[in-house]
Amino acid sequence: MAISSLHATTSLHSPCTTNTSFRQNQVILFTTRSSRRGSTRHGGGGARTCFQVSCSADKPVVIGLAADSGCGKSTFMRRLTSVFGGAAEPPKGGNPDSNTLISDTTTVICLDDYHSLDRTGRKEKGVTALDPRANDFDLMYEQVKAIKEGKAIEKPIYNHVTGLLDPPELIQPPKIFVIEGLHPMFDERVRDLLDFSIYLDISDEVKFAWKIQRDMAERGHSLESIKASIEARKPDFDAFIDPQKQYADAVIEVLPTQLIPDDNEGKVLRVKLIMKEGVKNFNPVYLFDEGSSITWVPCGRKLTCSYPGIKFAYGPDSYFGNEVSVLEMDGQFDRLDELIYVESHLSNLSTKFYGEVTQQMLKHADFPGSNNGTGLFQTIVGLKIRDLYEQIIAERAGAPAEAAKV
Ligand SMILES: Nc1ncnc2c1ncn2[C@@H]1O[C@H](COP(=O)(O)OP(=O)(O)OP(=O)(O)O)[C@@H](O)[C@H]1O
Ligand SMILES: O=C(CO)[C@H](O)[C@H](O)COP(=O)(O)O
Repeated sequence: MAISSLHATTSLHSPCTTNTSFRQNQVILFTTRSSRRGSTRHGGGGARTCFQVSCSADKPVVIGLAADSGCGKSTFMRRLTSVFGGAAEPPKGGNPDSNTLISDTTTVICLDDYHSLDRTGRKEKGVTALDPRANDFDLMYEQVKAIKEGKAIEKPIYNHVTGLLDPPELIQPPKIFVIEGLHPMFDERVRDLLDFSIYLDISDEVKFAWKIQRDMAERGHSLESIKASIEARKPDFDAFIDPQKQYADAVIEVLPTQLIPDDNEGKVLRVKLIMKEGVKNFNPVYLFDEGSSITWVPCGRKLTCSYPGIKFAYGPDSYFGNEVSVLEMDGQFDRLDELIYVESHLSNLSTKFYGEVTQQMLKHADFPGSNNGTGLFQTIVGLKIRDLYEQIIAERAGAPAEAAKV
């Protein structure tokens, strides 16, 4: 066995911080840092748990996905997991209200689990869940760091059904560890642990349309209560969530269409994929000719377009002082199988075979956004993350990227 794989972890539930949010019936695991081989000793009940540190080539690649609630994180995660093959499921035999999703390659945790104040606590203190004071960033940092080092963690669970903090769940280091939620890039220490970061930037008009669709149609909320909830969150969203986009390696910005004058339906979308230049292991996608500025209306013989049509744009730009490439799609596809025509004009897609983007989109045609730029760009970012992962693993193993293909 490789020497590195013999080492035991010393970190479970954060040894450096006290999570006061835990309820009394929880077993809090304290770790003695001296334990080095195979076992870790905990206070509060004398439990012993064995955790292994994997060799450096196996250590997780960590991805951050930030967005407000109801902005498509879960949908994006389902697309990402599918790129790696296999379905993602909650931890087997665990808390049925767990927010975690595990597949063969990926483990996605929801950062809501680091709320330090439960629903009642937030109400009493008059803070929203978006407020940093309602979240335990020390614990988030300790645990993301531990996972990145190949150590298992005991992560708390925020129960969205009860609004309480449930006993923690065991999370083993996966190949790809995704932290999704409100604040993956808020804390500088956590941000520095990310190998790649994404921000879903949904404009107010579109967010409102999506919220109405979900919370009115599926959850029976009234229009007034949806409006009130969006308004109540807005100041904290602007102060704590939105600024994170400046740090993202890729931003998917979703805006109302420009193809329909004064559109207020929010069904046809204009979506931008903003890709930072110079990010290690990430080569931005381009349309036709890298670095040039292009607009393209592909509607013609090869692509069926009903009103209002489809318009692509591509070119260099600046975003929060960073050099970026921007790929934009306004409009929606009538026939998803014809997407292959668009795919064949895009380069640097990191596909493994011709038509992989189209195949992925067809596979999940029932996911929200599959007929527009949201689904297309989420799929492309998923492929870029797979490529980034393969490059990192190959680099660590000192092998060509081919050898690390999943
Ligand atoms: N690309 C899209 N196009 C249209 N509607 C969408 C899109 N993505 C998400 N939605 C709408 O928003 C709702 C929330 O999506 P999703 O569950 O993926 O978001 P989320 O960020 O994970 O939400 P939450 O944080 O509240 O769990 C969906 O039910 C759907 O109505
Ligand atoms: O912004 C959110 C992220 O999902 C939630 O509103 C937050 O986690 C609080 O959850 P709940 O409303 O279930 O108490």
